Amino acid sequence: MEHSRKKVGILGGTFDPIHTGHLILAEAAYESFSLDYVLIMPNGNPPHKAGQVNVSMAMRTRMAELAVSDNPHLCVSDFEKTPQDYHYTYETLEYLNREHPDTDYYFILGADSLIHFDTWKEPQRICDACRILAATRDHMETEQLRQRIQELSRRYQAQIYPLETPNIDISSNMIRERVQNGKSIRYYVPDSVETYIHENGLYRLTEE
Ligand SMILES: Nc1ncnc2c1ncn2[C@@H]1O[C@H](COP(=O)(O)OP(=O)(O)OP(=O)(O)O)[C@@H](O)[C@H]1O
Ligand SMILES: O=C(O)c1ccc[n+]([C@@H]2O[C@H](COP(=O)([O-])O)[C@@H](O)[C@H]2O)c1
Repeated sequence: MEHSRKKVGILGGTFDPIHTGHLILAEAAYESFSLDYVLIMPNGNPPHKAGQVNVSMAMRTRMAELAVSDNPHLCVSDFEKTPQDYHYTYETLEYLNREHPDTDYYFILGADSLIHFDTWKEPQRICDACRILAATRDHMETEQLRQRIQELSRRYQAQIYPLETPNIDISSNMIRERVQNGKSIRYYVPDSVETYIHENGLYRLTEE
């Protein structure tokens, strides 16, 4: 009997905190590419955000768990949980490919991440290890995203696909600023995450 390969999405991020933009992105990838499920993977020590993370890995992970608790297609992976050393995407993907040779990985990212993709560690190895799904963000023109995808696809012989999503103008930074300024974050994040942020006094100051 022939076994079909598994298709697993990975949405990596800092999730400081997770917000509705992340959730719509993950759900769109699941639906549009018929994925088996999507792993939401918080980074314990994100390479491009050294010293800029506001909340502990445990709390960022907890918020992600609360956010996806009612969605069977999304689950949180603590694979990149350790705070020592940076977690590079190529290492994570190569490890997962070795451990799960029956699975194809789809790394999901926003257009802002795709713009800086050349500065990531070992971009060629990332492209060799997964397919990339790129969603528009910050009102980037569809044409601009298409050109960037084409450029990177040629350079790395990469499989990069545009991911159709509405432009959700929400960022974690926006949430942090709104909390600091005493503004509502209702609907920007799931209710459970909003409650967690307020109960734990997160983001009122720049440090935890
Ligand atoms: N509103 C959004 N629309 C599309 N992609 C998004 C959106 N928010 C985040 N992403 C993508 O999700 C991934 C993880 O994002 P991250 O956790 O850094 O959140 P962020 O909102 O960009 O954070 P910050 O505002 O702190 O920079 C990145 O690939 C990013 O491009
Ligand atoms: O591996 C790298 O060099 C690299 C550089 C920047 C970002 N990433 C990954 O891209 C994802 C989104 O990152 P960020 O900084 O927007 O939260 C997250 O999974 C990071 O680990 C990875």
